[in-house]
Amino acid sequence: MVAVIEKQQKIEITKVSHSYSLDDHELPVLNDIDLTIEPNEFVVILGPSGCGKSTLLRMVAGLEHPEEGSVKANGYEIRSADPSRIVVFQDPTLYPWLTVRQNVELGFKIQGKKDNQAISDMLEMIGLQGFDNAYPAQLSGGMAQRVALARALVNDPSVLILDEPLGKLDSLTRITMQKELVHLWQQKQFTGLMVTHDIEEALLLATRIVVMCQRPAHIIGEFKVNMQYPRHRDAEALMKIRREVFDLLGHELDW
Ligand SMILES: Nc1ncnc2c1ncn2[C@@H]1O[C@H](COP(=O)(O)OP(=O)(O)OP(=O)(O)O)[C@@H](O)[C@H]1O
Repeated sequence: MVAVIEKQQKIEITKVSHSYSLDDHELPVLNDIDLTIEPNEFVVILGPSGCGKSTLLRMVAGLEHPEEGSVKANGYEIRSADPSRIVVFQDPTLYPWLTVRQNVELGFKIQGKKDNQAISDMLEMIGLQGFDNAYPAQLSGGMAQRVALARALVNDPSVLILDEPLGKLDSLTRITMQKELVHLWQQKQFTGLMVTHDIEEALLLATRIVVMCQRPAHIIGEFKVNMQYPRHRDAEALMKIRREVFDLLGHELDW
């Protein structure tokens, strides 16, 4: 049966366990993960380094398959990568010999179509108007990551998978881009699934925070963040969730 990809995708991760085979042993990474993500949520995953967060993201992107359990979009097993679910990584991975516009255009080429106006609109939305003909070496880190976001969003994905996308940016650029991400999410109405190591970032962006424990990881806590944007980091409701997340993670990391 051919899967029908709809704009709105409900992601269902059910009883997922996964190990990697190393030279002389198995490395159990994920242990019985259950997570359902509704369309238009912005779910942010927090957890200790190496616990399997990226592995889980790769499964939703169709780049990895669970040993046990299932990962489905609108009831269909995710078996391969698809332009409706796009990943933005920590490194923007731009082609250095292509201009900003040509790099963004590649997003379209994946789908075999091209829309010059859509590319111009996207570049403007993401604050890169006037840089169409610049090369990646001429961009700051923040600008390069904006190009990567534009390349992903020009496809109008249903799910945007963000693997520490702001991890390498300086703190001021990061604050600006956190606001921009929220703005893009509101404008383009994709479902956000993000991994970060930054609890503040999770609090400012997420509609729901999911906390994982040490490897082999399972989900040890979930927090709905029912607050309007832009959020103020000192808001009492946010501070309460921050304390609870810290308690949970602190317990995990033996602070
Ligand atoms: N292809 C692979 N083959 C073998 N082991 C792998 C592979 N990919 C990841 N691992 C291991 O699986 C574990 C989980 O990796 P993963 O990248 O999913 O964790 P993470 O929580 O995203 O880590 P971090 O927060 O440090 O980025 C790590 O110990 C890693 O070394």
